[in-house]
Amino acid sequence: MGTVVDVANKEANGSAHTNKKVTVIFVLGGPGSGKGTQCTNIVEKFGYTHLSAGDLLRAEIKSGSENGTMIQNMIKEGKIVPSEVTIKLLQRAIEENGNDKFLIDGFPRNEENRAAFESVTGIEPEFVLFFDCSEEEMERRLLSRNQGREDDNIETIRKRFNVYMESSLPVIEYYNSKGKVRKIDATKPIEEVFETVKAIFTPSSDKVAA
Ligand SMILES: Nc1ncnc2c1ncn2[C@@H]1O[C@H](COP(=O)(O)OP(=O)(O)OP(=O)(O)O)[C@@H](O)[C@H]1O
Ligand SMILES: Nc1ccn([C@@H]2O[C@H](COP(=O)(O)O)[C@@H](O)[C@H]2O)c(=O)n1
Ligand SMILES: [Mg+2]
Repeated sequence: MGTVVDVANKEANGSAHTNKKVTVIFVLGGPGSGKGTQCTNIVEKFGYTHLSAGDLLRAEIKSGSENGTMIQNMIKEGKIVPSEVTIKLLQRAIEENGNDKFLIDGFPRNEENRAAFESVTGIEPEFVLFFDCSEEEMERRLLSRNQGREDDNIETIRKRFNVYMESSLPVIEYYNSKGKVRKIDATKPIEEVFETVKAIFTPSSDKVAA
């Protein structure tokens, strides 16, 4: 498992490339489908590092970066930030981390994200975890999340659902056509969803016959 890639992309300053063998799993699904919640469980049980594209973008706003205002406006409108910004943040996070296996949550969000990440990093996901959840349930969860997110209001939630249907589902279909999607019924309670997730991450040789 794993892809040997130049995750550092240090050509610009002339220093040596970092060739790091990494395993990447994309974690996709609609807003509020439970991606972050399940990533926390996977980290604890299977030792992956969780990189949430949304969290990295929110941290970039807080850091006072020159892109901060642009990112904040895009998030408020539920729009997808240009790939170069998000990929730079993901690359840096992968490079700076000692781990070699990563859950990339909420990315790629559209075709531009997908194609740019692949060409810039050379990384192909091992597989894609797809949390499939009804819009009604996702809306209920987002409206009661209470984490102070500026985009958890009904107006922005509707915009995020539209972007998900129009731009993100086609990416999931792309990976499905390559046989890479592991679809999970995410409408179930957290513990039940994690049972399904665990079965995907557990090698068949480790599974005990019932
Ligand atoms: N299976 C579940 N059943 C009920 N509630 C859940 C379930 N999974 C997550 N939640 C709750 O729903 C809310 C959204 O979950 P989470 O933040 O994991 O979603 P997400 O997919 O990361 O959303 P976003 O794309 O907006 O970041 C949280 O309050 C979480 O506790
Ligand atoms: N690849 C991405 C991921 C996220 N965004 C922006 O962040 C918002 C919140 O993302 P969550 O995954 O935390 O829900 C999202 O609505 C986008 O505005 C992005 O641009 N590109
Ligand atoms: Mg999340």
